[in-house]
Amino acid sequence: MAAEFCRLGARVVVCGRTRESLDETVRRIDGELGEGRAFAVTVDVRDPESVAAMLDRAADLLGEVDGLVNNASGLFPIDAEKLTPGGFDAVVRIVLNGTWHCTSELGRRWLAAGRGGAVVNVLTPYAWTGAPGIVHNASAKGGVLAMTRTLGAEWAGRGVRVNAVAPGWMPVGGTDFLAGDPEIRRRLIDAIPAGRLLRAEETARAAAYLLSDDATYVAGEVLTIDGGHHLSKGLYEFMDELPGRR
Ligand SMILES: CCCCC/C=C/C(=O)SCCNC(=O)CCNC(=O)[C@H](O)C(C)(C)COP(=O)(O)OP(=O)(O)OC[C@H]1O[C@@H](n2cnc3c(N)ncnc32)[C@H](O)[C@@H]1OP(=O)(O)O
Ligand SMILES: NC(=O)C1=CN([C@@H]2O[C@H](COP(=O)(O)OP(=O)(O)OC[C@H]3O[C@@H](n4cnc5c(N)ncnc54)[C@H](OP(=O)(O)O)[C@@H]3O)[C@@H](O)[C@H]2O)C=CC1
Repeated sequence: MAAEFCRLGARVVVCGRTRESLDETVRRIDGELGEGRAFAVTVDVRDPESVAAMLDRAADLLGEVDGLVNNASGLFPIDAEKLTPGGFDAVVRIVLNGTWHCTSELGRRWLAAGRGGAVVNVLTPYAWTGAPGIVHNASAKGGVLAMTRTLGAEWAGRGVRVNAVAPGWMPVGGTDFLAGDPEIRRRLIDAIPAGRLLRAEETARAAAYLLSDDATYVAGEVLTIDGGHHLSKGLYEFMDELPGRR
């Protein structure tokens, strides 16, 4: 996502807890586009003080921060009845609380300065359909969906826009374990009307639109990018097998 934003001309601070992976991302962007476009800053989004320090550092590096993408997430598949309170908390604290800490801290700064800004939250379509097997993540994403709509309306009149993207399956990061298995990959793709997995750059392009001045009148909206997956194929899945079809 950061690389695609830089290709589109942005300067970006990439954040996470692991210094090495952030430095690796910046090195790749430097290698492709030259130095000075991307910077690495560590943060733990579960900790409001860490978030405030990250935003201070980002402002030092970029001059002004115009946008925020809440991308951090955590997930492990588990039957709901086996999930411990600690396991539920572990995911909700990253996804829901982390999104709140970053958004509220930066939103307050923008409002206090009387300037606008744009937030894009990274959801999934199961934020509104639910997702058996990952109740912790689905609950947290559902909370972020409500936060998106609430703040989208609450701050729209003061120039702070809050929107979301809802990507389908991408063969990257946390879901590599699914799409990496050829049989599971085939079954995933079979269920997607568009007939392929999503490319990470396509998510980045959608997020870039919502961050951009082309979207100044878009507030509290969710842009779904899942090749029709959450709509399902419906009858079309069996079309060729239906009796009496011409
Ligand atoms: C249609 C499109 C769908 C695509 C959806 C994609 C969504 C994504 O979000 S992808 C991003 C996924 N990324 C990751 O998952 C990153 C790697 N994962 C993690 O870092 C862990 O899963 C984490 C979130 C649990 C990390 O939290 P951490 O606080 O470091 O975890 P602890 O080891 O301290 O454990 C806390 C708590 O959670 C229980 N637990 C951890 N892992 C599991 C597991 N695999 N199964 C069951 N329980 C687990 C652990 O036992 C602790 O609970 P208590 O013992 O009760 O305290
Ligand atoms: N992959 C997919 O198919 C889909 C993904 N999504 C969403 O896209 C986003 C990215 O997913 P994906 O790239 O697959 O996942 P990854 O696991 O690769 O990325 C998650 C990122 O979150 C960071 N992170 C986790 N916990 C924290 C924390 N406490 N503080 C700061 N950063 C943290 C991780 O870095 P570190 O561990 O170093 O802190 C990592 O860089 C997520 O919001 C996910 O829900 C949505 C739909 C589909």
